Amino acid sequence: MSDSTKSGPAEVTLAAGDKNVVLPVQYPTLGAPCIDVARLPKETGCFTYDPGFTATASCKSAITYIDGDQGVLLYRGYPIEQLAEQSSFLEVAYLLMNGELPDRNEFAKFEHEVTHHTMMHERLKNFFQGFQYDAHPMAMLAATVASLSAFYHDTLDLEDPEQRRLAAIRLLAKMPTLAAAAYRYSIGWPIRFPRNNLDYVNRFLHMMFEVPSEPLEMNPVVAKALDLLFILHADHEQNASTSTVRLVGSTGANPYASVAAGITALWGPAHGGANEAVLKMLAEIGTPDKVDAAVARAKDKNDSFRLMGFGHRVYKNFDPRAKIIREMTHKVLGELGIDDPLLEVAMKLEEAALKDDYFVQRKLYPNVDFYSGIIYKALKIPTEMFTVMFAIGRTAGWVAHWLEQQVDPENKIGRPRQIYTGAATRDYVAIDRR
Ligand SMILES: CC(=O)SCCNC(=O)CCNC(=O)[C@H](O)C(C)(C)COP(=O)(O)OP(=O)(O)OC[C@H]1O[C@@H](n2cnc3c(N)ncnc32)[C@H](O)[C@@H]1OP(=O)(O)O
Ligand SMILES: O=C([O-])CC(=O)C(=O)O
Repeated sequence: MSDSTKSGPAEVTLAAGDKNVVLPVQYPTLGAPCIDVARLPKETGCFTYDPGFTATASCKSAITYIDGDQGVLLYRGYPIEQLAEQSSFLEVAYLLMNGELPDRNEFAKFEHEVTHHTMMHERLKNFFQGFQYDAHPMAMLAATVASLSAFYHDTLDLEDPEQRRLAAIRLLAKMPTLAAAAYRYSIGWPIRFPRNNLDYVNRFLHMMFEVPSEPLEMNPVVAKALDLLFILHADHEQNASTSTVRLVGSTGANPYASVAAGITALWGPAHGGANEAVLKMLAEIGTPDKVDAAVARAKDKNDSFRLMGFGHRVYKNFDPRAKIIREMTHKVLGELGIDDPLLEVAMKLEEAALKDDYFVQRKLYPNVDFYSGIIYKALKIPTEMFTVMFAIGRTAGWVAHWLEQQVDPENKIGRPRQIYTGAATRDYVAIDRR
């Protein structure tokens, strides 16, 4: 991890158009310096062009730090490895939202409050009845989370810190309830309300899997594995879904609408939807002897096939979460007595890609989504629910970023510019003369 960037030039001079402009350089606590280009348009009439924001910091944040070259991930300064080993998801959620780890009293109060807000409104149940029977659970999750703003008018005054805090708690508390309801509706089971004598993860598992005729036996291996996966997915600075939450939040939209937008951004296969795509890809490859053909396809620029769960915008060495999940996969499958042939396919695929020049040169490594699906499968989570699982964990990060943004004095509506490539000015031609 580098902090050598704390000193350096305070400004740089840039030639833009026919002018020189002096731009300030900002130095973060950790990580690379940033040239602040905000005054560029006013002083020179020029903009920066950066499709995909590969070179752009969109905000300041004190929540999460990533060093992509060293494979470092810190939540509020704490290494992900330590949190994965010693913390719990709810404690991590508190940390992300509040900036510090809670003491016993603070944690008890937080857990009590989250537990108190797990119920979904009776009328929300009707929403599920309205969906097509084969609706994807991410569609149901996004729609029902957005609809929370229609039920909780007592948290829509964004000027009130207590209302903001309560909205964040509600989102964290209700996400598993809505997720489990989406699943149960999709398989035609009646919705289960949350049992508040259970902890966060066991409550979710109960809502997912309880069948009236067979009381559900809570399995500590399953609960521990899921808790750990939620921790690993909780935040990842300005990823596409969190940036979406912030973009929507920057307009003054309410937190339920902002987080619902984050859910839809997460759904894409280039982002959180990759976990579902990985499992489908591994199943399609089927056996280790077909791995080389899949790697060859992934390298072929005339073939749109990519190795799902491989590559990352920021990690260019390894994704520390993938490392933890890979170890965990062996442990969890062993503890549950599961022998999944897809694990062998995944390991062979990783091995083949990591010694292939194409992947080495492009610094493509397994990301968080590569092995997570194999564990979800072992926990009996259906493939279509994988990205929903990601969303439950990521809610902690989304609400933490939304809360941070609301008090950021530099928050402005997110409004990029474009390079216009259309027709130059021309005169309208009447339809009978075209
Ligand atoms: C939780 C998450 O969101 S983690 C990411 C989950 N997404 C996936 O696993 C999907 C597969 N991976 C990808 O599509 C990409 O690696 C992303 C979206 C994660 C990152 O994209 P970017 O940072 O824009 O990298 P980009 O797409 O430019 O890739 C760089 C080069 O590597 C290649 N590449 C990147 N990922 C892959 C892959 N998975 N398989 C094959 N080639 C790949 C690209 O074709 C490109 O090659 P080129 O330089 O010859 O044109
Ligand atoms: O950071 C990213 O671009 C994607 C990612 O790994 C995440 O959101 O967890």
